[in-house]
Amino acid sequence: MVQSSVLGFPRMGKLRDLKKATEAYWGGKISRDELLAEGKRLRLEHWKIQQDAGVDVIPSNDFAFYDQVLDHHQLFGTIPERYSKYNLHALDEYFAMGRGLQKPEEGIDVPALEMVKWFDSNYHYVKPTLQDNQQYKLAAEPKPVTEFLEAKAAGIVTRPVILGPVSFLTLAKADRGQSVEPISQLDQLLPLYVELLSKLKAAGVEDVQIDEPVLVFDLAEKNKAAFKPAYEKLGSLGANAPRITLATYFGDIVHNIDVLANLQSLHSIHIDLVRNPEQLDTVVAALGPNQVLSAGVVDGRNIWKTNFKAAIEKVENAIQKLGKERVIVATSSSLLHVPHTLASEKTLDAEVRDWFSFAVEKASEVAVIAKAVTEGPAAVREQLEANAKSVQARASSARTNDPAVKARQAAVTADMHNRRSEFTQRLAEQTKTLKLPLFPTTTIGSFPQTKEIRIQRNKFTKGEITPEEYEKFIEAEIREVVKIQEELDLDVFVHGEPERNDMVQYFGERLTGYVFTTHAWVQSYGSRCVRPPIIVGDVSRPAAMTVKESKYAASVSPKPMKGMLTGPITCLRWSFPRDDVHQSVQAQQLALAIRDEVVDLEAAGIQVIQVDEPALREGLPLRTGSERVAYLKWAVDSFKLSTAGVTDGTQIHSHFCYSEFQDFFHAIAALDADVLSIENSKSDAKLLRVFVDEKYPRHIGPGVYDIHSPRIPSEEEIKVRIEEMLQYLTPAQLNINPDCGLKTRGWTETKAALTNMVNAAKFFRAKYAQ
Ligand SMILES: CN1c2c(nc(N)[nH]c2=O)NC[C@@H]1CNc1ccc(C(=O)N[C@@H](CCC(=O)N[C@@H](CCC(=O)N[C@@H](CCC(=O)O)C(=O)O)C(=O)O)C(=O)O)cc1
Ligand SMILES: N[C@@H](CCS)C(=O)O
Ligand SMILES: [Zn+2]
Repeated sequence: MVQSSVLGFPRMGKLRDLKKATEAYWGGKISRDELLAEGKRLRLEHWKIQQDAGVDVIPSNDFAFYDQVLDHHQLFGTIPERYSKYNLHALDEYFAMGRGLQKPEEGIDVPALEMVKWFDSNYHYVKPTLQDNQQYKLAAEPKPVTEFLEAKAAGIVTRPVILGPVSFLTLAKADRGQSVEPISQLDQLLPLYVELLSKLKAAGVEDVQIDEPVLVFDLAEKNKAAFKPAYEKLGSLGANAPRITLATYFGDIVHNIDVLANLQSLHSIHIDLVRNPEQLDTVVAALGPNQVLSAGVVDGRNIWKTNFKAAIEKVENAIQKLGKERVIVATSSSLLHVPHTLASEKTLDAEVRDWFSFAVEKASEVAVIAKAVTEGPAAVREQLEANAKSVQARASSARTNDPAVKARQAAVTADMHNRRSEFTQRLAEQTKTLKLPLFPTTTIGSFPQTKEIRIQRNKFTKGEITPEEYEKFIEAEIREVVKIQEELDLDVFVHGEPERNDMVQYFGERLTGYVFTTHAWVQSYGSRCVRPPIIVGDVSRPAAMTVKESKYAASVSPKPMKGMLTGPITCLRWSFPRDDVHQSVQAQQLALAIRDEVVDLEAAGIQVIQVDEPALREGLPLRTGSERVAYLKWAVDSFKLSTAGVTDGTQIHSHFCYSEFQDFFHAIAALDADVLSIENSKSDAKLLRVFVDEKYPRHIGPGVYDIHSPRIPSEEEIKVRIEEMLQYLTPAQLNINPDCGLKTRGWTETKAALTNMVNAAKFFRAKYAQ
């Protein structure tokens, strides 16, 4: 019999129940026990959903209150002393690592650990952070064991998921000021895995899923060489350990296949056959005589209904080589990256709704495919027929195709990608008009999205207030944000983005070719979720999207007002993209729509325009080589196409909330943005060295404080950060801003943090004026 399996399930719940409970706990509105109980309720609900869908192998320990990678810090007892010294309850210590903690009355003030992108997804994990002389100790009650027993008590046998030792260490870093090389810690860490496997087995676990997604990277030699000894050691318990499924996803593992050959400790290997179907033959050939292939044929990263015929062909292909007992039908990755259920979508157009499948539906899909290949197509004839009909309907639908968009794309010329003059000439123009001081201060765009803003928007969406009332409300918000920026004495103002639910969803809702949902939330980090709009057809801009608000803000502001747009690559990557046309085509359509908006903003008198591209790096193919080169070409071209329609005097900003530019610096430089704002506050200022080494000529604002945490940075620490930056950037080049937008923050902390930031900038302005 061919089994079905899910690699991980979204944990927020049908109505973002986990987000609501977690935030209520942080706000002191519910107790710790109530939060723990809500977590337990959700876990059980999600196991039952999968059981009812007919999934054979159901994951456990895929649940996390903040982040599944952060869970491992507690599992291995690697909590940095700056958190453990406060002797907090384990749950509070965990949240302190995730989001920082500041309780002056109790003498507690600790920033969060660094958070970065999970591979090429829009999910963020907390980076494991190790010390020199790091000690390791397995938790007395390991979470994977506890959650397995919890499911077992409910009559559900699960397969616990843990992050593998090589991935944990490869994704880890040395703490600030420390020099430990994480992979050198393998020998100290492995005994904890062995102990954990032994405890899992004692608890009754038959199968464990160990995720080693770093196998899709081009690994450093040392990290690659770590696999064999690691998995030989994990095999040392023989029958006293659960069977191991080693899971990889988001790429192919062909280039690393040698490290998995002859690893007796592995019962099965999971591969992503949605992304890289061509790896099947190589991986099958490398399997030992009894090893099993877990075939990831249901997409864990996108919302399109699985094409059953194509998926069954892939699985049959594997079965032909291995036999039915040695193949499992699985999701390509965890379903963490897709929304909970399509059943909640009551307002979606029926035609397109039929094309989609979310987590609950995908759980059913793996079960149907497994049944089809086990018992033959007749056993699921109805489902196969309905599926073929949906697939056919989408392929032939008129709404995916817009000849006017195609004609416009055909008319794009090389010239349209370039600004009229070089930077020096543009700078001269911009200096004349903008008259900015040295170390100009600005923010990244959004100001706090207060409860009141969300309530008014909700009322407007439901028709409970008129468009005019909503517009008046937004104008009042803009006036307030302008007034606060005046009080703070910032230099380049923003309108605060109060009218936007999200920087991508907002644009998706205004562009043709998109559809959007009402409940399709996906976790982005911690308790924060996004509702990615869905690109179903050719994209175009029927009308201006942001001009009204920017123009209004400029009319009530004495300072330069920065227009604020989301770039084509970020619009593409933070949406659910089409899978029937190449992403470069979708990006170019978005670029043309944004180009029109940039030109309209300029015509409306906006002299500074920021086009955010935080997803540019996340889209970088995970392996180096030709695929990366090709991606960077079309990604950079899309940005340039979207911004190059303006005159020299208009200052183009772009923003990226990450600091790792080293491996694609030339692409960032090629964007030719006049000012770049980047995240930097939690990474080493040394990362800025690349700007010096490459003689980067334009202006840069490396973030001077972390906006993911409610913690208020002191003026002094911001000055230290700026001083560090000045080791790499010239005073004329350096702009002062936070790491990213302030929408998730409260007003009190925002004002306090920006006051400190502006004061720090003024200090350096005075110093360098002498
Ligand atoms: C900058 N980042 C972004 C990423 N991806 C995006 N798509 N957008 C981003 O901004 N990736 C990287 C980073 C970090 N990520 C995030 C992600 C999410 C948030 C965030 O604040 N999310 C909000 C939800 C935002 C939203 O769409 N809100 C809507 C709906 C609000 C709502 O919940 N309404 C209630 C009713 C109103 C009420 O009573 O409150 C409801 O529907 O029940 C809106 O504002 O209209 C979140 O809260 O998770 C930040 C950074
Ligand atoms: N302009 C956006 C960028 C976030 S990446 C904001 O400020 O929220
Ligand atoms: Zn950002």
